Amino acid sequence: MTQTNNNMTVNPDLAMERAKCNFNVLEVTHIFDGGERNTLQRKKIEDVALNSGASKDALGEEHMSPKEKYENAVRKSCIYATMMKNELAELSGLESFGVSSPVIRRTADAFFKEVSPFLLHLGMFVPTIMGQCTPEQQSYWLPRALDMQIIGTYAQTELGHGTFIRGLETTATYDPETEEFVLHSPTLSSYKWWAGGLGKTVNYCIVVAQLYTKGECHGTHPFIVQIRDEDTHVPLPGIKVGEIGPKMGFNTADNGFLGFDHYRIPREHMLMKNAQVLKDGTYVKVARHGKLTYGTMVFVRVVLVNEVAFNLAKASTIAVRYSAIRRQSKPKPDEVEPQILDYVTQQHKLFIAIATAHALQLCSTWLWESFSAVLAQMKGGNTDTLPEFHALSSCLKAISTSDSAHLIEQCRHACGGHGYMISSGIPNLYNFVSATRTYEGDYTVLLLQTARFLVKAYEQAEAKKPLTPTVSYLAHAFSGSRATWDNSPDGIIRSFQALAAGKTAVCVTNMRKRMRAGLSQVDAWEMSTIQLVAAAEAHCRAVIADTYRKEIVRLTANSSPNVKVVMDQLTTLYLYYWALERTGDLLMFTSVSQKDLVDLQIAYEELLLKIRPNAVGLVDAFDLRDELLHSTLGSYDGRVYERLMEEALKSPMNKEPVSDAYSKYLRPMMKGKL
Ligand SMILES: CCCCCCCCCCCCCC(=O)SCCNC(=O)CCNC(=O)[C@H](O)C(C)(C)COP(=O)(O)OP(=O)(O)OC[C@H]1O[C@@H](n2cnc3c(N)ncnc32)[C@H](O)[C@@H]1OP(=O)(O)O
Ligand SMILES: Cc1cc2nc3c(=O)[nH]c(=O)nc-3n(C[C@H](O)[C@H](O)[C@H](O)COP(=O)(O)OP(=O)(O)OC[C@H]3O[C@@H](n4cnc5c(N)ncnc54)[C@H](O)[C@@H]3O)c2cc1C
Repeated sequence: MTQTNNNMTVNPDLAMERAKCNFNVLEVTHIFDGGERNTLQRKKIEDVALNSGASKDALGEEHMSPKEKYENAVRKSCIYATMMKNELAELSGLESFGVSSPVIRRTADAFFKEVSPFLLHLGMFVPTIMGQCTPEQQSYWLPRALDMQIIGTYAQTELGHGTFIRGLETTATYDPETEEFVLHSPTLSSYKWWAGGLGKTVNYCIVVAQLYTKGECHGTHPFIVQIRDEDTHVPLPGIKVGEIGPKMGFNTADNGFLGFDHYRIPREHMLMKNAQVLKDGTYVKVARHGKLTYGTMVFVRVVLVNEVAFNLAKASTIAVRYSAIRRQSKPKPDEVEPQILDYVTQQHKLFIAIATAHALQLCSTWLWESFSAVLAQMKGGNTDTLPEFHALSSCLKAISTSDSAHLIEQCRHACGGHGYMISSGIPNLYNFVSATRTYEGDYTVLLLQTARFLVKAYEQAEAKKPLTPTVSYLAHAFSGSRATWDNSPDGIIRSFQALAAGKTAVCVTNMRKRMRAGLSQVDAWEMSTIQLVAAAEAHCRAVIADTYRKEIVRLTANSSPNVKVVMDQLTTLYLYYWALERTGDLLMFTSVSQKDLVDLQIAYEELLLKIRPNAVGLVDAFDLRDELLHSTLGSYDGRVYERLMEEALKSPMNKEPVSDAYSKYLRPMMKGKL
């Protein structure tokens, strides 16, 4: 194994697990990383960033006040940003450090148990400059942003609207006299709300506002806006800005609010790649597709699939290692208490988490490559592939974030009481990932975007028109008979396609019926949205399963035999798990019988037993250093109880033998003197 400290004492149960692992762990690490070269580069970056000890805190973050936590997060963000500029960028060979590198992002997690106040700077501010500026604008703003001379965020959401972008109320009205835009917040609900880093950290932001010129509204457009003085950091006149208060997670991200009182910015601060306002106020549309200003959101949706795969890998590493050292109950009176990992129900909770981390990691690489292809086509002026990509990135963002949040919570359940400790690392992971289901497009809202595409594709299939690749299966939706069930991986993928097609067909039929009965198209659509969301989910499962399977076959072509076997077991597990989760749907839309499902359940249980001896090896293959896990339960050496006690003793509550609360309240009450 590739752990840095080779002299550590390892818990004997974990040592035993590692001894019985029958595949080459490093080979699987290479598969997960996308090749040996990537693994080497990642480890180099991790060594430079993490061996210095700069990521460590003197006092545990969880014992700090909110203000101390924030200041500490800023301190470490500055250390990490400086490292990126000076050392890591060169190591990673990136033109623009940090922006497109999951490795740099991943390494940053060692510095923050929650998130960096700079997350939005690199995650959305810089990508918006790259994606929405003209070349001249980019050459001015990008170097300043990459060099951290200015720090920015992305302020789109308002108190009153997040999902419905067209409903945003902030206005940017062009004044040709001064060649300026006047930014204004006309109502309380128009205040910007949520942007990460806005509360105290940033001095610039991208503001999305309704553009008015020559008395006409042209819809939402992005602007770059200075909100604080570059020297004193004091908010500029006309700006009302602050932090929004404690949240379920993201508490080091100083999410903020922002209001404008007739605040003026130069005309050139409108990001003009897709649309322009000329000096005289004439509006010129440049882009061929109306939704290109949503580009940064699409970029982040793609990045998030990778982000949640990484976080799920962390949670499953913690829970599987802990389950290997934890012994509980005595089902066989003459034998020692078993490791909880030996319980089949525990394997059912955990192995799907490992398989899903793999599935999402491989899908994220595939999605990134598809995104690059779409961007390349759009550079040449062709936006034909954008609708399909929007449908694809929307459903993958929705399902990957939702599944990961659910499975991270399942990992917490698998760790019993100790999983509830902040020091286990799992609560912070859950709080972070559960937010990803909402931000950058809520789960339901994004699945309905995919459903919109599915319905259109269904109608095209009905009219025998050509279909785009991810929905080409709809061409077979009109055979009149239910899809034939077979439990091979390809057969299960076809079944999920049949579910998506079947549910879409039901929706289309019901919508038509409802419209004939007098409902409007909008109302008929609304009445079908439960099934439309389910259709988009089934479509997405088919895409994930198909991509995962194909990528594993490709990536293991030259692997050793045991690696091939264990990777095949994981992909099969993923398919069996989801087929068994959707038995009702399968009975409705395929020829599956009760006997087939009983057989599938048995095959699934047998698969769990086959994977069991390799479980610790599989999570070791994620190669997550202890600094990244932040976990008393999941460290490589398995010193779980020792770490739990060490952390408990660090609690400020244990500093005094008797709490002040005793003399103030407990004693008076117990002596009857309160
Ligand atoms: C270093 C890296 C680190 C990375 C870490 C990352 C962490 C970062 C942390 C982040 C922290 C969090 C940061 C944040 O949270 S930032 C805030 C994020 N906010 C959102 O994501 C808001 C979600 N809402 C929307 O996206 C839109 O309003 C939707 C889509 C819901 C509707 O929209 P709208 O009402 O305008 O449209 P319509 O429904 O009338 O549909 C009209 C047509 O448009 C098509 N359409 C719609 N959208 C797109 C699109 N994008 N590309 C191509 N096409 C698109 C659509 O298919 C339809 O086509 P057709 O059917 O008519 O043909
Ligand atoms: C941690 C965090 C960080 C964030 N950071 C940023 C940031 O940096 N910058 C920024 O601009 N924003 C940010 N956001 C805001 C985020 O993008 C929005 O909260 C998100 O897009 C959801 O929008 P909403 O809050 O308006 O939810 P709503 O749309 O009000 O959703 C509420 C409910 O209504 C349902 N609903 C809404 N519309 C429909 C519909 N058409 N059909 C069916 N159901 C519907 C949803 O499914 C949901 O169940 C952040 C949010 C969080 C939680």
